Amino acid sequence: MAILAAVASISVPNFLSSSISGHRQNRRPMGIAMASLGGKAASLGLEIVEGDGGLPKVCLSSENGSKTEIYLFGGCVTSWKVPSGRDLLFVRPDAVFNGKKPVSGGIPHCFPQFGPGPMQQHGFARNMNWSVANSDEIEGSPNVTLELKDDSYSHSMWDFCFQALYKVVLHSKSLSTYLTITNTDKKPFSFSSALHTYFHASAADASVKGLKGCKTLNKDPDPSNPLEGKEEREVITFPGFVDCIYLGAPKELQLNNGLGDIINIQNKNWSDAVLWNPHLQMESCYKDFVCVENAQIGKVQLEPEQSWVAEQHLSIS
Ligand SMILES: O=P(O)(O)OC[C@H]1O[C@@H](O)[C@H](O)[C@@H](O)[C@@H]1O
Repeated sequence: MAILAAVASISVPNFLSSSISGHRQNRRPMGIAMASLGGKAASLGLEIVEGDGGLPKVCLSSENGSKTEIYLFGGCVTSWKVPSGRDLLFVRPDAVFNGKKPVSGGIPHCFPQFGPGPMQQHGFARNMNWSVANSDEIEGSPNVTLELKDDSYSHSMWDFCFQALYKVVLHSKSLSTYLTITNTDKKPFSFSSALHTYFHASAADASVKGLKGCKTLNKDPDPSNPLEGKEEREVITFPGFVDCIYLGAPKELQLNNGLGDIINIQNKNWSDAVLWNPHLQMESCYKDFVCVENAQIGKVQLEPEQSWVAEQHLSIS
């Protein structure tokens, strides 16, 4: 009840009230519950507040000063601030927060299709409302688990029952995500997916290491007819339009964002990677970000009750 009372004060949309009431027991009471206790606000690890466009967002804060924000709409992480206060993620200036269009920036989900394909580009998970399934805090590192389930909207594009759980864990110098897709249907299904991470960068000075030797599907110059090739470079830069899939990517990449940060991008079970910078197609902002995406381009097939789990760990030293 304390949770609902605190949340109600920010005029939460109906869907959030129901998602909060479904919030399971925390190991340690955090965030909203503590907010209702008044003076303890400084020790909050998790809050749910009204974000842009009135959309609810989960804010996690670690004891060391790192912070992250996750919109329930799209289950989209839009901010990851390290203790210095710098935000290592980027939200495009043309991003809209209207609960209809996907948020353009941060870490949008591509599911159940990376695309292109029969449904809308990057699938529907990034423009559906996720709910809060659980939250916890372990040794000063808060986490939240969001959940997405099929509904009539998803069935109109992809006629399967599924559950997606997305756990986001904030440490002082790292941000980890765990995505679990479960087939809750009576028939098998297959999907592709990605975490379409937008990193704040000086694109002209940014570079990525770790992809040498990978097989590539290069969408430059023709996105509808990707060219097969092999990456020969140790250090990949962004001198112009870049849109390339790397098949069989390694478990660790390094992004130099050109702004003074080296970001390690580790993963488990994301088989592929994608680099993207739209260059002059997005004249107002292409200089300020690069996308380095952990992806699953080849389709994963799940039988009923089977799950697939993939992890992404972003860290600075
Ligand atoms: O949907 P968004 O955020 O504008 O991103 C689109 C881009 O996403 C990238 O992942 C694809 O490789 C590009 O081909 C595509 O243009």
